[in-house]
Amino acid sequence: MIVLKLGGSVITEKDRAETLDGEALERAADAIAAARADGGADLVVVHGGGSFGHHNASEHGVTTTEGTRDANAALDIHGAMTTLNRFVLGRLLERDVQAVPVHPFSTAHRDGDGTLDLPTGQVETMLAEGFVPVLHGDVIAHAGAGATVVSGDELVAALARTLDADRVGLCSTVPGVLDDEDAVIDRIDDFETVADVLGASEATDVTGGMAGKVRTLLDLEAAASVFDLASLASFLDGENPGTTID
Ligand SMILES: Nc1ncnc2c1ncn2[C@@H]1O[C@H](COP(=O)(O)OP(=O)(O)OP(=O)(O)O)[C@@H](O)[C@H]1O
Ligand SMILES: C=C(C)CCOP(=O)(O)O
Repeated sequence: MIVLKLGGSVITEKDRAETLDGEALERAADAIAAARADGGADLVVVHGGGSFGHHNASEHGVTTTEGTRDANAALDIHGAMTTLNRFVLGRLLERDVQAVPVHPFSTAHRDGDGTLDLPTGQVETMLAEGFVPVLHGDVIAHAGAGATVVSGDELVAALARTLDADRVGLCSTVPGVLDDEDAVIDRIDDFETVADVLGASEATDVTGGMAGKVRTLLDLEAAASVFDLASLASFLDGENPGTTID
């Protein structure tokens, strides 16, 4: 079973509010459709926000720890993410990938410590019935804080753990995690050794950019690969392009 995240920074133009990168999304959908047509492994897709979601969350002062009790604010962020989710589903459905949505706001929550609880019975049943579940970064109820953002990266980690994923991939705008000379780092197994080169995202991002991503993935038992769109097909084909985080 593969858990794949399509980075919001890949499928949208991250510095222009609510703007899709249609060409990039089509390329990603082509690679997924080709892998499915080859009868590949079960696949769960998660996508991030990019210019959908992060801007709205930032305007309302909502992050993964700072919440809101204003339902309109929560719905504004959630609405941006479901709009993007529709675009992703649409591009996959056009290519005969049996993609169906899973909206975390209606299923997941955080407890008082901020720990994410993501039920997966519906995802497992969808997989068993031949669907490709497509989740997305979202807002979710957070005990004691109202509603906070859950990043696609956190969802990937939770899904990989609960569903015992064989492979985890994060397709981003960069060919991997880059060192201080912009060379791709092959393998990361410790945060401190790379902390100095890890930054936030270049665009509005309430979930921590590359530093947040590496932290979340290091906590995961399974190895995860970070790569760019050019390497998506090879990842789906069984290779480990980009940076391996384990
Ligand atoms: N050392 C680094 N190596 C690679 N990228 C880095 C590094 N430090 C910071 N970054 C930034 O992190 C970005 C990737 O993180 P980002 O959160 O934008 O990814 P994403 O998952 O594709 O998008 P989203 O969070 O919207 O879903 C890169 O585009 C780059 O600007
Ligand atoms: C900002 C929102 C709502 C989603 C964030 O998901 P991410 O782009 O994976 O960090």
